[in-house]
Amino acid sequence: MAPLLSLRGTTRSFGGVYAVRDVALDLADGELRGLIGPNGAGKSTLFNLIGGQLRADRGTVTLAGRRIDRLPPHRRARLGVAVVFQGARIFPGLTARENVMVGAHATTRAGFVAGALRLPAHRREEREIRDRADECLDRVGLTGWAERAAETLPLGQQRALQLARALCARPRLLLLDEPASGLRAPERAALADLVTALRADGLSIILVEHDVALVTRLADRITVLDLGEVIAEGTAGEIRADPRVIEAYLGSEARV
Ligand SMILES: Nc1ncnc2c1ncn2[C@@H]1O[C@H](COP(=O)(O)OP(=O)(O)OP(=O)(O)O)[C@@H](O)[C@H]1O
Repeated sequence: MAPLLSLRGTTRSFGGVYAVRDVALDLADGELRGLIGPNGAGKSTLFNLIGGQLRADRGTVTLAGRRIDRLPPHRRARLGVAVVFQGARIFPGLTARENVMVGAHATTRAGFVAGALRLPAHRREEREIRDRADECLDRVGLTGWAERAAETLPLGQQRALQLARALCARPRLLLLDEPASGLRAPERAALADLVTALRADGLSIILVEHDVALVTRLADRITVLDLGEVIAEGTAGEIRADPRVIEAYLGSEARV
């Protein structure tokens, strides 16, 4: 079966230094891929190149057979790419439900003019978005938290809220940049269960995480980046035994 996401020759440099270099990657539909690598390996840059926040210097990004590498982020979002960035902020002053509704507005039709004029199409759409937001809150276990001010949610719930916001756009591909960072063990376990459940729903996921143990537990396959290049790809067992991976991690705190 053709991959859902395919990268070929994807390259991006900053000031003459490669952040991502000649990356080839195929993600199967429904796969959960771990993406690991030492600090500065290029993981966040690669997410930005897939999500469209950054343009590649060269190479292709193909989603479900369609080239998306020249499209702006919102067009990629409409085609099913959702990125939850590391340290993404929730909107303070809004409730949990409103935070999720903001995610859905990006992909709806009636848009700003209809909204400003409060046309019937807009009111109907607003109701639909509200219902969809509640579904997404339910999906991530935040039923009952909808009316709470988002900034008063505990950190674990705030991370779940970010996932709900991404889900509201009905993605096929979810890119998660260190969703577990700063979480305590029980919150981390809850997040891992949630990611597993989303994957079981059919979402394809790429997970960047410094907690390598978490990645090895969740991912089907793992891709290892170092200095912008893919140095290994395989199952957790294969990755652990790969001399290039061990070398890349030598001297860093992380252990594979
Ligand atoms: N906007 C930018 N301008 C200049 N250099 C950048 C920019 N973004 C990333 N880089 C550089 O590109 C390289 C890859 O960075 P990137 O943030 O993608 O790595 P990472 O694997 O996500 O790191 P970390 O694990 O620390 O988050 C680094 O050397 C970084 O300094």
